[in-house]
Amino acid sequence: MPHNIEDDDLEINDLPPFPADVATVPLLRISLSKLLMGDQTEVDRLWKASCELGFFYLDLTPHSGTSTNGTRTAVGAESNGALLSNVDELFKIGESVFELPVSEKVKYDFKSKGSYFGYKGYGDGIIDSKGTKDRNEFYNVSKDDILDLSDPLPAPELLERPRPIIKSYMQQCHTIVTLILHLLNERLGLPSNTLPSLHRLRAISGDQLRWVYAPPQPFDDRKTALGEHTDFGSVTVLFNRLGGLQVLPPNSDGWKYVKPLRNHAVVNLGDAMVKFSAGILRSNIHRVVNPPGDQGDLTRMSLVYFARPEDDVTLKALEGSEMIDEAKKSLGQEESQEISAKDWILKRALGRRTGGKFSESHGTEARRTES
Ligand SMILES: O=C(O)CCC(=O)C(=O)O
Ligand SMILES: [Fe+2]
Repeated sequence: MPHNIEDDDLEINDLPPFPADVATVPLLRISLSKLLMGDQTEVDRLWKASCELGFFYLDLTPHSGTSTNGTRTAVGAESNGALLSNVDELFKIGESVFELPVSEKVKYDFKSKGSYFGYKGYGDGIIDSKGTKDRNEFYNVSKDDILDLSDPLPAPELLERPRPIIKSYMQQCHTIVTLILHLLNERLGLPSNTLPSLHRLRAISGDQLRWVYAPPQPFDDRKTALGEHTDFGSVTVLFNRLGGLQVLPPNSDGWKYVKPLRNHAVVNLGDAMVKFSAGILRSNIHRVVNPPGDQGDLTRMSLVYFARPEDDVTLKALEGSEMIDEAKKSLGQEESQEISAKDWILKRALGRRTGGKFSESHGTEARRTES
């Protein structure tokens, strides 16, 4: 087989390799730099991935292109580099948070106050209707808190100093999300700026950074760490180093791993985008299992940014697009139900905590497994 130098660049260094013999999903690799340059072929690929699977890789390696006046440019090189270095730093910060004693971490579990921000302990989420406990911890940081748009939530001392880096990461992810929203807005034929105007950085929303932390499971007792779900919000930007994330593609014979790639984020669309587009855009089911192969004995951590519609936005098919009007005709009663983004996210997030109402935590996944 010819040796492909480019493929080597995609491997994550310093970790046991992701095994070659497990089934993976061939997500499209979409270049952020090309999207920023307005490359229409790349925008076509974004549209295809958003409608067919709702999952894609976002390639953050700088792309050298030729600008219209003939000079070589590396669009996005600097900003991609800044984002990737924030991600590295935030992985370290996340680790230090989970290393705190449980007695300290539980002080930041705000479930009883009706909030999903802060800490969720190991086994304090449920993964199915039987009440099976999850096998990971979360720490959720609110965008509004970090941008000083809301009162600060109590937080561990070691999350105080990094507030500027968390803020910078949130702004970078929000900028990426806004670009994606802008491009999808155009393809959906919506009036200019409709989608971005429902996701303004400084408006009150459920946007959050999440660290997911899962220590290795005993080798003879490996179960799902994070139960199958679709994301509740609009666009999720995810950074992974170890495998474990799995997607159930439409019409497939089973779960497929998403192989983490160096300098790439995994981006997926959530249920809000399905509702806004009357089902044209897709939010696909996914889950997390113990990392595969030789990676299985390591602690897995991921860093996620969830962009959600502003709290008071009603989740319903948007007006002003012929394409969406047409798609709306085939929606069932339940799917046309209207609910605010805030209520939807609370219902779904807290329904997955122990003692919550799991039956109320469902999103658009029932229909999405079939098609
Ligand atoms: O950890 C991962 O790779 C995915 C996490 C995830 O799907 C979530 O937190 O919604
Ligand atoms: Fe998810």
